[in-house]
Amino acid sequence: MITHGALADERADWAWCCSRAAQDVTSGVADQAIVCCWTGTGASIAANKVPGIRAALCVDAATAAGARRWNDANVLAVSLRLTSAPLLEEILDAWFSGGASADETDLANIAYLSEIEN
Ligand SMILES: O=C(CO)[C@H](O)[C@H](O)COP(=O)(O)O
Repeated sequence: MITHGALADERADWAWCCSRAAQDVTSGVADQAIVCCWTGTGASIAANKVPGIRAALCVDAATAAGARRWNDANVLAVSLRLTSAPLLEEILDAWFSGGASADETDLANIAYLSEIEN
């Protein structure tokens, strides 16, 4: 596990630490990243600024499962304000047990994101 921000010797503001975690994913040193801030908004925006990142702000397990399945999300964004410890456990279980859909339409959506990003 690679840590950033307050858990590492680097700038802890959300724009810096969340984009750095996302860069770990696109550089290949991490498979996925989990980012957070008080609302979760800045964390997801910062991660999504990194090309190749599909960050999903997940407030419950169903959203996390959908993010993995339909969005092939590679960054989980969490709101510290909204997420209790038991809820986080549910979200993480759904996130780590999920996987991307092989459905043609779902794949086309993901491919289109790459297309419009460049
Ligand atoms: O939710 C956030 C950004 O989307 C931040 O957590 C919020 O701006 C507060 O920042 P800080 O914790 O550095 O005072």
